[in-house]
Amino acid sequence: MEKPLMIALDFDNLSSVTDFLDAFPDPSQLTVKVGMELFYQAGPAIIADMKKRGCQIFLDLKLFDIPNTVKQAMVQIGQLGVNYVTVHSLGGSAMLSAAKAGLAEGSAASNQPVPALLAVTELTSISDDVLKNEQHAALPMQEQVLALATMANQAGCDGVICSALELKTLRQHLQPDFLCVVPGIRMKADQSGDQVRVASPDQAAKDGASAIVVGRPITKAADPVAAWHRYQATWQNN
Ligand SMILES: O=C(O)c1cc(=O)[nH]c(=O)n1[C@@H]1O[C@H](COP(=O)(O)O)[C@@H](O)[C@H]1O
Repeated sequence: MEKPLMIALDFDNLSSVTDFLDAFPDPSQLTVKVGMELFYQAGPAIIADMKKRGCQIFLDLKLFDIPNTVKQAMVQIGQLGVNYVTVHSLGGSAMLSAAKAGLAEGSAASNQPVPALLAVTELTSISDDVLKNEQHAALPMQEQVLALATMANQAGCDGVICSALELKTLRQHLQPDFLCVVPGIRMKADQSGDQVRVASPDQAAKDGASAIVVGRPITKAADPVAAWHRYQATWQNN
């Protein structure tokens, strides 16, 4: 089975999403990420539409609140029938366990499969300097991401979001089936934009990513389908 290449559908209107997906001959091959920009605009109806197209769905809302609030939000999300969801690991182990319990409850209530719960470690836009001087983290990046991933693992998460630069460290310490989902993916010719901890699809593949997330290099390309094939080729063949 192919490893997921998750396309970040960071569009500000529905017709752009429709145009984008309609260009693909078989959208049921796609894994799509619905993030805050699209979900806050289109709501749960966008999930139903993606399901109708047969896409695998990553609902990336990065929940971060007190445990009870996160649990109740996850009860709702669990009923949508998506495949992956996110929380912030910095909310701590009680919040992560509550998220897991809420997802299980919501999925069971509506007879949906339980989505994989992914904990965001340090965002790929965070540099070593910001980690130290603005977040005032006590640990350097590799150890910080490993500590957060270890906590997420122990709290029952199915995986983490990390950058490709931490993959080797995580793979040394965590089980092979613990998901490491990697955004901040760029091929040489592409702009990094606001991403700081960046790597190519083949580096992510070689270092053990379970899935990669790619947005603007595909969605803003002159030919998005050709860009998707280009990313797929380097991701799947390494
Ligand atoms: O949770 C995420 O998906 C995420 C975590 C992270 O650390 N960095 C990150 O870029 N993302 C998401 O991944 C996507 C990356 O988009 P591009 O930079 O356009 O490829 C965006 O939708 C981000 O919200």
